[in-house]
Amino acid sequence: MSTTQSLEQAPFHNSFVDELRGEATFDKKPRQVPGYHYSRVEPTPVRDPRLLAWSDDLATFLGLTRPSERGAAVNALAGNLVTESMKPFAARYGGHQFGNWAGQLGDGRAMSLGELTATDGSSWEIQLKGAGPTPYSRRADGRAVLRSSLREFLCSEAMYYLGVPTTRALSLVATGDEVVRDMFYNGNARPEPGAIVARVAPTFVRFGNFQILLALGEMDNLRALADYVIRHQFPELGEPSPAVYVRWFEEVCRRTAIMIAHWMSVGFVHGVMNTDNMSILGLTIDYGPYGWLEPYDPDWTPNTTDFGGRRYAFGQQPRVALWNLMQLGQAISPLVNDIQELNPALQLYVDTLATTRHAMMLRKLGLTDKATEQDQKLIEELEQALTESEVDMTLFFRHLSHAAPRLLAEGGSEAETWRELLAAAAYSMAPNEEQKLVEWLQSYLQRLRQETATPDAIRALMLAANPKYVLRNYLAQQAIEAAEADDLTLLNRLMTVLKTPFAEQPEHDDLAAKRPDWAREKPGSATLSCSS
Ligand SMILES: Nc1ncnc2c1ncn2[C@@H]1O[C@H](COP(=O)(O)OP(=O)(O)OP(=O)(O)O)[C@@H](O)[C@H]1O
Ligand SMILES: [Mg+2]
Repeated sequence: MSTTQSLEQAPFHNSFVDELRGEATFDKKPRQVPGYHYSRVEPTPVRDPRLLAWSDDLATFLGLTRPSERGAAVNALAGNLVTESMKPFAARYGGHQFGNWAGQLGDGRAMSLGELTATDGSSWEIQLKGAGPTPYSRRADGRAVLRSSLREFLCSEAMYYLGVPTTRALSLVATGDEVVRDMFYNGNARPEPGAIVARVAPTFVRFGNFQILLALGEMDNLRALADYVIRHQFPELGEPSPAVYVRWFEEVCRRTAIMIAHWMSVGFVHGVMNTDNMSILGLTIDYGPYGWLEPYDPDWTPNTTDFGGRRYAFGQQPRVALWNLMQLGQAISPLVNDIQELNPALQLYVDTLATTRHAMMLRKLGLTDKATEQDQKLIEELEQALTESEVDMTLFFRHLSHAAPRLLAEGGSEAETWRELLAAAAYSMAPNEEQKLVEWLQSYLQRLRQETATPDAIRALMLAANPKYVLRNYLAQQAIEAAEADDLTLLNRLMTVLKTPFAEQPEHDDLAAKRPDWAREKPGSATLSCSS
């Protein structure tokens, strides 16, 4: 039987530091770090660390006890206490930002403390985001503000409970220090409360960790990093060899496809899919200017920094992930005999994404039997009709999950049912848009009638595929404003509700409501920048 312990007593191991090449000067001066995978760093202490939020389930899995508001464990989560077994480091990586090679980036404010062994024997890296400057901070301060930290904490856990591959968050700690940010880069810098998230993943290695090594011609380091990742994270592939590197790239492509399919299925827009924000494990990483679709719109992004090109808009995500995988392929190409050997993996990405998205959409629509070519047409017509109107994606599918099986089971007026559904889900509705959606709903119902499953089984399938609760942008913003005024009620409520996003939880109906009018254009709710 495993026992739980407080974080400051937990034994860390340090495979990344022990097995890869590190610069050991502890010098924080911003600089290029050629020749190394990481730099050893010391977190910079903060004034008054205080625990704001804690992920009980994740902690239990890691064998950690819940800390009190202040004390040794919280000090460790804030970087004020480095225990003997921790060997903190900042990883060196590069990346393409908005399609342009940006050279060395690296953990400029994130630092890993080491790895913990969970109750099932698996190994998890614990990383503080906002723990102070590192050699990779360039001209920035190494800190993070409460607003962006709260968004990362809440959303990464919400994604986990939605079943989306993601890094996780263990704690949210207020630092007691102020951090100056110009939230919209418009000359209005102001002090904001600082915070640190402790996030958790098997590894935080990104595509960019490989890219920087190719860019500087560090072939031994490139191979060593690939071997480290394969041995620790993909042991089922066998001992590294040219053939295994190809299979590994295939596996990264496959996992990335599954992650993107999930994003598209729940309406998640990452916002900054730079190659330094792509996990080698196919996990959602870096919760910055992300957002959730409200009106279904492939062209939507919340990221004001991307308003010019909309490179990272909702509908672009499948293509951008492929582009990013091509950059990764380029980066690891010296490890294989012939770069052409990596091409099938890119095709595997395309195929896996298509089949996974299709299967997920069929589940969202309660369709199982006799999936036919017509079903693909039905899906495309729905996406078209939703795009042309102003209908909330989450509400549309959730209401459909109740309404369609009810018509199958009880009959009743189809016209009336569709009118109610669209009234509940639409922000506005022109007559021609309504007509198109109703026509779609009619043909959909005909198709649904061919299913052999009972209406109850169809309803259960749909309710398990169409979440009732997602972290709507304005809800996160409300939780932030309350937390900045020391009121954690909404944060706590969201943490509870988002743990079972597919359950009805009628006492929390207000958190599943349509976005209110005031939130339509409000900064923080409708728009976000990279300032964090
Ligand atoms: N306040 C900051 N201080 C130092 N470096 C920063 C700061 N904000 C961002 N950076 C660095 O700028 C680069 C791009 O930042 P980006 O916004 O993608 O990442 P991030 O939000 O800091 O962190 P992560 O990707 O680890 O979640 C990264 O190298 C990041 O470490
Ligand atoms: Mg990042």
